[in-house]
Parts: sequence; structure tokens; C-alpha cells
Amino acid sequence: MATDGQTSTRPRARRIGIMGGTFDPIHNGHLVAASEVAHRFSLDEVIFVPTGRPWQKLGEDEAGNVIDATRAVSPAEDRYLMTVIATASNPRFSVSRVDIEREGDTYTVDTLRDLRTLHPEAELFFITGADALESILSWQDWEGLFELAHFIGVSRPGYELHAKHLAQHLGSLPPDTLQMLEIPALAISSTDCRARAARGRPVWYLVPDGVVQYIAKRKLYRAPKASSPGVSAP
Ligand SMILES: Nc1ncnc2c1ncn2[C@@H]1O[C@H](COP(=O)(O)OP(=O)(O)OP(=O)(O)O)[C@@H](O)[C@H]1O
Ligand SMILES: O=C(O)c1ccc[n+]([C@@H]2O[C@H](COP(=O)([O-])O)[C@@H](O)[C@H]2O)c1
Repeated sequence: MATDGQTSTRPRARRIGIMGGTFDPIHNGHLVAASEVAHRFSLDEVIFVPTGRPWQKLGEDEAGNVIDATRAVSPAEDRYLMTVIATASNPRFSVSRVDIEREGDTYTVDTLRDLRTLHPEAELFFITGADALESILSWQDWEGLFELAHFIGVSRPGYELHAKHLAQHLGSLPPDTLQMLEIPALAISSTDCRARAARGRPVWYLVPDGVVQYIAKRKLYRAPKASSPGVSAP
């Protein structure tokens, strides 16, 4: 604290965005979302965090039995490497392995706790698309999430960006707990990119060039998902 009547020169806390996703594959919708939030919220860095075991995307029932084999997710290392390739040219973007190195299902509550431990002084901003925000009440320990970071909901074509379902819970929290941001509309999804790659249709300009090349090199999304060595049960 300044004691001589001068203004304190203590630097402001580092502002870190967290872009969580399965990134199977990462596409330009993810990158634009992170870039827009970084600009509008004056973030110093955005950390992309590929999921380890995205439990809601595995097509499994509660006992872990595969009930929809078409929903198997690509190996975490492939998704991680595509994320590194896609973000490499932006000095403000980085990629974390916290979710892929933690065992078991991936829960955002754990992601935020791990990143808080790694960045104890930082202000954290978790970035989520309108579709993910819509289903946040189904996330593990969702009630505690809003105490761990600010949340930024971003628009996405085909989804309404709102927090009506959270109104009761957010009422008792500071107004900057959840903020909404309209971003340029890119109607791109990983599901569509996978379907295109599977049928030999182009994914150029939907995903970064290096990711197009990585998908081709690793022959991702070509074989039926049931036979790929993903993270769902064999
Ligand atoms: N086109 C987009 N515009 C804005 N946000 C997006 C867009 N695509 C994905 N997101 C957001 O990015 C995060 C990670 O998304 P994810 O990796 O599941 O991609 P996806 O395209 O939704 O994948 P899939 O089609 O396999 O469900 C989520 O918060 C999601 O809402
Ligand atoms: O915490 C949970 O239970 C939870 C359930 C579903 C999704 N999430 C997180 O939401 C982010 C986007 O996930 P997804 O599945 O849409 O790629 C990613 O960071 C996930 O870990 C988190």
C-alpha cells in the first residue's frame, strides 16, 4: 500500500480467460470466441483447456456402458495437439493439460480449482458458448462454479444466449459473475467438421490450416467412431 500520499504502483491482477472444450476438432468458432472475449475483457492470456474425459459426450449410461458408440471422442493427445497447432500463432493463447492429465470424468469445477492453484493471483474468466451455458445446471457441482471464476457467455448461431435458468442462483452473487457477449456468428461445429472429414468434404477455412493437415495426417474421423481408440470403453 502507498503510505506517502502517492498512488499505489501495485500491478493489477493478471486477467486469464479459460476456454474449455472437447475440441474434436478445434475450429474457428472457438478461436473467434476466445479472441473476442480477450479483446472485450482486456485479458492478458486465454488458456485453452481440452477435456480429458468429457462425460456428457461419451454416449455412455451412468454405469459406463456404451449406449451410443457413434459418440466416441478422439484420443486426448490428438485433440490436445490440434489445439496447440490452432493457437500457436497467437502470443496471448496457450494450452493447458490439466484436464487431460487428471484421471476420471472432466468437471469444470476441477479445471477451475487446478488453474486457481497454478495462478493464485489471477482473475479467472471462464468462456462458454450459449449451448454449453444452457446446460450448465447439469454440470458437476454447478452451484459452486460461480465462486471460482467470472463466467462469460458468448453467442452461438442456433442458440439463445440467456441466463433465465440461473436467475435465482445468480441473484445473490455480484453482477459481474456472469456476463454475456455477442460475438461474430460462425455457424461451425466440431460435429459438422467430423462429418465433413468422414465424407471427404473440405474443412478448409472452418478449422485452421494446420488442423486440416493434422486431420489428414492422422486420418482422423475417417473410420467409424466405434472402432477408433478414443476414450470411450472398448
Ligand atoms: N461456433 C461457435 N460459436 C461460439 N461458441 C462456440 C462455437 N462452437 C463451440 N463453441 C463453444 O466452445 C466451447 C467448446 O465447444 P466444443 O469443443 O464442444 O465444440 P462444438 O463445436 O460444440 O463440438 P460438438 O459439435 O462436437 O458438440 C463450448 O463452450 C461451446 O459452446
Ligand atoms: O463440469 C461438468 O460436469 C461439465 C459438463 C459438461 C461440459 N463441461 C465443460 O464445458 C466445456 C465445453 O464442453 P463440451 O463438452 O461442450 O466440449 C468444457 O470445458 C467442459 O469440461 C463441464
